[in-house]
Amino acid sequence: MYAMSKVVLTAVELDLFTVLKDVEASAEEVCERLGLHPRAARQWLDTLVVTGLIRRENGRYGNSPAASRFLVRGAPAYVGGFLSRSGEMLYPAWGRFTDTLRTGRPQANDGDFRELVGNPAFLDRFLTMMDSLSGHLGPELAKVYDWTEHDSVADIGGARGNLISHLVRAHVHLKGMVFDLPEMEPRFDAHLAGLGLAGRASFVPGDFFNDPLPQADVLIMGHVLHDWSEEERRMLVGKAYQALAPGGVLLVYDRMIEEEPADADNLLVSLHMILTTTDGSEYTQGECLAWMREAGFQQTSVQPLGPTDTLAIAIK
Ligand SMILES: C[S@@+](CC[C@H](N)C(=O)[O-])C[C@H]1O[C@@H](n2cnc3c(N)ncnc32)[C@H](O)[C@@H]1O
Repeated sequence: MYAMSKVVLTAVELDLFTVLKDVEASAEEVCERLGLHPRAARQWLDTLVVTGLIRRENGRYGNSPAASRFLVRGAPAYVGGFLSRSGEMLYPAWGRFTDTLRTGRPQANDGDFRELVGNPAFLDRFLTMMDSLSGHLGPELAKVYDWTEHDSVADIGGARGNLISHLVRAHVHLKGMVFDLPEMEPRFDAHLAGLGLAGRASFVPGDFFNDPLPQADVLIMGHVLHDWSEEERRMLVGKAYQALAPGGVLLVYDRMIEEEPADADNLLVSLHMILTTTDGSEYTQGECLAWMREAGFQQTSVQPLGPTDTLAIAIK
């Protein structure tokens, strides 16, 4: 299905769905707007019609409801940030998958966060990708976990605060914090202000390998442990245990792998991580619960978080 993937990823790269926002256009008009040669364009558009992402009536193309909701830039549920990065980085990396199988080495570098935060254009694209994910997981986490007993929550590696924004919006009593590398702070301030939530959560700058974690009733590590080696994951879970007071809670979510996988989705995501980081990968629920218990957590459990992620809960 690499051909179909490229057909869709190219549409996102060229921003076709934003061009078709609220208008219908002929193949010629699409070519003109996007600067395309006519040779492949009509058949590319017709292939997209077959996917259901766009429709064609009387030779004019328009967005499907799904494309309007998820693929038009600026739409609240926009997932194009994730897909653009996939087209730019993951698609070429998968082309060199054999090399990773032979050497164990990644084919793209998405795990060097020091480099990432030092490159503003790259960081903006990365954050748009992260927001595509936390935009769905944030409302889920606000709903499926009982926040009534807690006063404060710190999102460790919480990027520009998109996840925390959903929690503090849904649970107004919560004091929110984001702990991330210092370079993220201006992005956090701008993002929260843009959401009308300035002052509802604070930014704690730091490096989770060298600095203490902030004090809060609940610490979250979402899509963080999968960036690191098993030894580093153990260290981070242990550090969370040290930072929490008795009764404090660590929430970890990732695309955890089932012990007996029934479908390949999370295995493929894990291979993405292997292709794009030095030591990262997804892991099983059992491994995560074992790290939590080794760290000293008394009660541990897991539950689904949305259709793809697993939430592991550990109480000190
Ligand atoms: C894969 S992103 C996950 C972001 C966010 N939790 C989410 O799910 O949208 C990993 C985050 O960890 C942060 N990070 C990486 N290394 C870090 C470190 N040493 N100390 C603090 N934060 C770090 C990155 O800046 C980034 O925001």
